[in-house]
Amino acid sequence: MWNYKTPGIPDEFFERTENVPITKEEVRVVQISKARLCPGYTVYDIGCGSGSISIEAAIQVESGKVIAIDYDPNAIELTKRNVEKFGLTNISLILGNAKEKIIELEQADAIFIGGTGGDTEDIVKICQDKLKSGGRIVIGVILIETLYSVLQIIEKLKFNSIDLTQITISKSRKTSTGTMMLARNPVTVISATKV
Ligand SMILES: C[S@@+](CC[C@H](N)C(=O)[O-])C[C@H]1O[C@@H](n2cnc3c(N)ncnc32)[C@H](O)[C@@H]1O
Repeated sequence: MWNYKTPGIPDEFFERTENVPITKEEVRVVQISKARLCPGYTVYDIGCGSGSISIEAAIQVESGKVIAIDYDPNAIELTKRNVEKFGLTNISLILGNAKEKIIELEQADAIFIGGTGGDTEDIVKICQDKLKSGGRIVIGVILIETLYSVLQIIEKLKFNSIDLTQITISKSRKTSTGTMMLARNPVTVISATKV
C-alpha cells in the first residue's frame, strides 16, 4: 500500500480513532528530516499516538528498529493496527509512562518526542542519557509553556546544533465559489544533536 522510501505518507492512509492525535503529514515530514535517520538505527518514538512517526521512521531505518511508547492504551492499540496495516516488523510497542519505560531500553541513535504529559524535564533528561553521542532528538511542541520548558532544559544539557523550526500549514478546501486555504495551529519542532 505504500511502496515509497520518501517520507510523507498521507494522513488518510492511517487508521484513526477520535481521541488519539496524529502528527500531520507535513509536520511529520519535517520531523523525520530533522532526525537524519539511517538504515540500522535504533529509534524511540515517545508518545507515539497514532504511530505515524513510528511508521515513517521504521521505513527509513530498514534493518534498524523503532520502539514506540505511549501511556494511553488507545494509542498503543491504534499504533498496533497501523503497524499491521503497513506490514512492518521492526516496530515494538511499549505501554506506559516514558519516564519509567525508557530507562530500561538500549541506547538510541535518534529520539522523537511527541508528548511528555507533565514530565517534560525528566523525559528530556533521560533521553539525553539514552542517546548515543551524535544522536538526534526531535521534539514536536504545540503549547507555548512546553516550548519554553523544553528550550530551557535542552540548553542546559549536552546538546548542540539546537534548532527551532515553526511550521504553519494551511490546507485547501473547496467552497461553492472556489478554493480557500484553512490554517492549522502552528507546531514548533525543536531538534538538536547530543554532544
Ligand atoms: C500529539 S500525540 C503524538 C502524535 C504522534 N506523534 C503521531 O504521529 O500520531 C502525544 C501522545 O503522547 C502521549 N504521551 C504524553 N505524555 C506521555 C508520557 N509521559 N509517556 C508516554 N506517552 C505520553 C499521549 O498519550 C499522546 O498519545
